Amino acid sequence: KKNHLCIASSCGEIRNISYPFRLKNDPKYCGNSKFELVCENNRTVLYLQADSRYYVKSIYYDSYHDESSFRGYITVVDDGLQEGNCSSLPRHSLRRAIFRRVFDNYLSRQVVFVKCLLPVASNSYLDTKPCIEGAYSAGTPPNFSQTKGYSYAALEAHASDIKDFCTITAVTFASDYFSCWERDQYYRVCPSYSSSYKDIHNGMARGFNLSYQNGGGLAALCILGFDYRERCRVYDSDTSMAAIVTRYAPPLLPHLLENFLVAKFMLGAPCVLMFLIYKWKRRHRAMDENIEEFLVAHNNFSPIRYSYSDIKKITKNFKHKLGEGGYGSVFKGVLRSGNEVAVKILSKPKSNGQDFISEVATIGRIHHVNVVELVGYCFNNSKQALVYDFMSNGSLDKHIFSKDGDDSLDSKKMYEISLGVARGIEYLHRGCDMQILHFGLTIFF
Ligand SMILES: Nc1ncnc2c1ncn2[C@@H]1O[C@H](COP(=O)(O)OP(=O)(O)OP(=O)(O)O)[C@@H](O)[C@H]1O
Repeated sequence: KKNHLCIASSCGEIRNISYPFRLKNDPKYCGNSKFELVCENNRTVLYLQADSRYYVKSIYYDSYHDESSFRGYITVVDDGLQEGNCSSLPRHSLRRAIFRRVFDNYLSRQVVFVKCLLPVASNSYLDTKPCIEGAYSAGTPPNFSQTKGYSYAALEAHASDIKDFCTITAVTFASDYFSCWERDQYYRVCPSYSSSYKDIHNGMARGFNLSYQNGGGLAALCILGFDYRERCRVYDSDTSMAAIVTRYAPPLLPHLLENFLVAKFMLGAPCVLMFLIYKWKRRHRAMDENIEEFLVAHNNFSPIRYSYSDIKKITKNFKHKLGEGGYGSVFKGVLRSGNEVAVKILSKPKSNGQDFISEVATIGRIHHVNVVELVGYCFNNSKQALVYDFMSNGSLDKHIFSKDGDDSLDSKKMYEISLGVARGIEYLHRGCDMQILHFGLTIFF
């Protein structure tokens, strides 16, 4: 945890040994023990296996966010190889699998040495003569006199490329000098490249790259089906996904974030929507429940509650429209008892059901011969209706403003109507247990 106190170590030409790398003699808290290097005779050494010495040629720190998120690569060369001397041989044989826990070698080309009982004429088999006379096997210095057979080196050979009469004697790595860089051909030997064993030797002597990274989450997300703009493509079954992610990684973080946000939105939006619908329904159900409670508690007033289908039956599916007011249309209806009613369907139902019910409760208490009686009501969420006694002569204004001369009212009738209206208003103002002011009286007679 004190890594920030560590200054970069150096050994020979490698001057920038810092997190996650450490030198063996650095303070314990510096670097990560999995990335320990050793300074031997002024050369920085990486032991890939207990006895496999590799000289470090360079360390490249690609990115470092914190101790759990970093990546880069290190170039190493087998300690048996010397540049310019093609008879110098790698001392250690390596398989890709051994890097898996700490490193990946996706940036390097695999070189397979084979010893064959018969000569092979194949472009992918490069004769090791004159660099190697006889067969070569890692770990055993070539013994020219004793070894029989033909020695070849092959780049990126697969098991199926190995002839029956050949035996693999060593597997190592070379720099990726031989490969094509085109994206689709990545990991393949460039078709236009005609090499000799000397070229391969140069590649081996230059060293090979081992990538390292921490933050397995990236690879894990790839496996979950995320595609960082094709970064998750598997180019080689023998290559770890994490390595591919690293290879194409520079602008990765924003894309990762982008994918994360998109995924989050896609997964989250329906949930949020469902939650909102649930809340909305609950609110309305709760409101209805309150109203139901209110209605049960105040069952001492006469209006009858009708369902919306009752209303449709009463009005014969809104067959006969009587007129239209500011709050909706009024339809003629007939109750089961045979009584005629006027049903007002509220066009803009009061969003607050409580207001509607208060009005019903108020009007429902009014019983006066000169005030139209509220017979019933319908409250079904968005459907709200009021059921009144039917006034067969219609509203007074139709008669007053009628152009039909026969329809004019005589003075006796006008007097009766005026008296009735006055009694009705008087009742509303003073006659019942609450005072009602109505600002939009419709007068029937
Ligand atoms: N009880 C009723 N009996 C017979 N016809 C009615 C009855 N109630 C309403 N009507 C008819 O429906 C029309 C509209 O009535 P409503 O009460 O909605 O309108 P309004 O009084 O003109 O306006 P508002 O009450 O919206 O201010 C009336 O003009 C009348 O012709």
